[in-house]
Amino acid sequence: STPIRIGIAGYGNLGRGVEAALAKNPDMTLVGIFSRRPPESLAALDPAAPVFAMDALGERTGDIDVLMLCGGSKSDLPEQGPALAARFNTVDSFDTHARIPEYFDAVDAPARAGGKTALISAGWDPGMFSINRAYGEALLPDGATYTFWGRGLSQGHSDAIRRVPGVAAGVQYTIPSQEAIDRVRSGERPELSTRDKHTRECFVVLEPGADADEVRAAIVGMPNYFADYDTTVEFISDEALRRDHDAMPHGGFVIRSGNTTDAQAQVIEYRLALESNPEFTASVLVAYARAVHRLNQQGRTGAVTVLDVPPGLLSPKTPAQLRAELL
Ligand SMILES: NC(=O)C1=CN([C@@H]2O[C@H](COP(=O)(O)OP(=O)(O)OC[C@H]3O[C@@H](n4cnc5c(N)ncnc54)[C@H](OP(=O)(O)O)[C@@H]3O)[C@@H](O)[C@H]2O)C=CC1
Ligand SMILES: N[C@@H](C[C@H]1CC(C(=O)O)=NO1)C(=O)O
Repeated sequence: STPIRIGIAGYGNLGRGVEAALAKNPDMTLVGIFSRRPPESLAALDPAAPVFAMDALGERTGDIDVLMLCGGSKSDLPEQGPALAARFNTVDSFDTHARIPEYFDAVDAPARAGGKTALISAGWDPGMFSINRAYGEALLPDGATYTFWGRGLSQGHSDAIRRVPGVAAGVQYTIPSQEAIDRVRSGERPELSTRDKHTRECFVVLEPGADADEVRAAIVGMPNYFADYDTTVEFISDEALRRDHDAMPHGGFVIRSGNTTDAQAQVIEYRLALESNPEFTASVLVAYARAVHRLNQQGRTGAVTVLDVPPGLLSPKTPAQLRAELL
C-alpha cells in the first residue's frame, strides 16, 4: 500500500526525534521539514528530508497525509495547533496539562471545519501515562492513582524556561520525592500534594545583561509549570550546559493501588525508563500518526486525544494479524 506521507512542523529535539522514528516505520515516508528558521541555517543538523520555511506549508496540503507538530507547548502550539489543524491532519504533544481542555476546543473547531483529524497531547505524559491513569481508575474503581516522573529532563519545562526573557539556553530536571514513592509503594495510599511529589531543578544560561533575580522569579512563579513546585534555578555558562547537560534521559511510572474486596489489594503499574525523552516521545507520535491517518479515512474528524484512539489503529499489523499474534 502507499506509504503515509509525513511532514514535520518545528525542528527541535522532538522534530529530530520524529525524523529518527520514521526511519523505523517503513509504512511512512518523510516528505518535508518545515521550520520558522531559515532552511539553510539547519543544514548542520543534517536533515533527512528537504527543509522548507514554515510558510511553505500553505501549498503542501495535497501531499502531506499527517503533519507532526513538534513546536513547544508553552507558546508555539497554542498558535500553530489551531492554525494547522484547519488544513492538515495533525499530531501534537501539547503538555500544559491545565490548559488541555481549552486547547482541545481551540483545535477541534478548525479541524472539523476543514474535515481534518487532530490528535492532541500524545506522547507519554500526557499520552501513555494518561491512558494508564484511565485504565487504573476504570479497572480498580476502589483505589488511588499516583504518577511519578524522573529524575530526568522535562522537555516541556525546558522549553518553557527557554522562553523566559533573558534566558539564552536552559534545561529542567524533575526529581521525585523518594519518601512519597516509598509511602505509595508500601500501600499506604497517602494524600500527596503536587509539592509533596516532585521538586524541579533548572540550569540556565543568561543572555548578556539579563537580570538573574528577574529570570529566577519569572521561572519559579510560572503558572502551570513551576508555581506549584519547590524549584531551584542555577545559572551556569554555555560551556557547562553543553558539557554537562546535553543528554535527555527521563522516565517514571503510573501506579494504581486498589482493592477488589476489603481483603484483596491489587496493584497496576506502568513504567518508562528512557535514555532519550525526545526520541521516545517522537516514536509515540509516529505510531499515532498511523492512527490519525486511518481515523481521517474513517471520517472521524475534529480533535481527539489518545483516550479516543483504539489501540489497534496504532499498529502496522492488520486486525487479523493482531488477533492471531497479540490476543
Ligand atoms: N506529551 C509528552 O509526553 C511530551 C511532550 N513534549 C512537548 O514537546 C515540546 C517540544 O520539545 P522540544 O522539541 O524539546 O523543544 P525544542 O525547544 O527543541 O523545540 C521547540 C521549537 O523551538 C524551535 N527551536 C528548536 N531549536 C531551536 C534553536 N536552536 N533556535 C531557535 N529555535 C529553535 C523549533 O521551531 P522552528 O524549527 O520553527 O524554529 C522547535 O519546534 C515541548 O514543549 C513539550 O511540550 C516533549 C516531551 C514529552
Ligand atoms: N511532558 C513531559 C513528559 C513528562 C515529564 C514530566 C515532568 O518531568 O514534569 N511531565 O511529563 C516532557 O515534556 O518531558
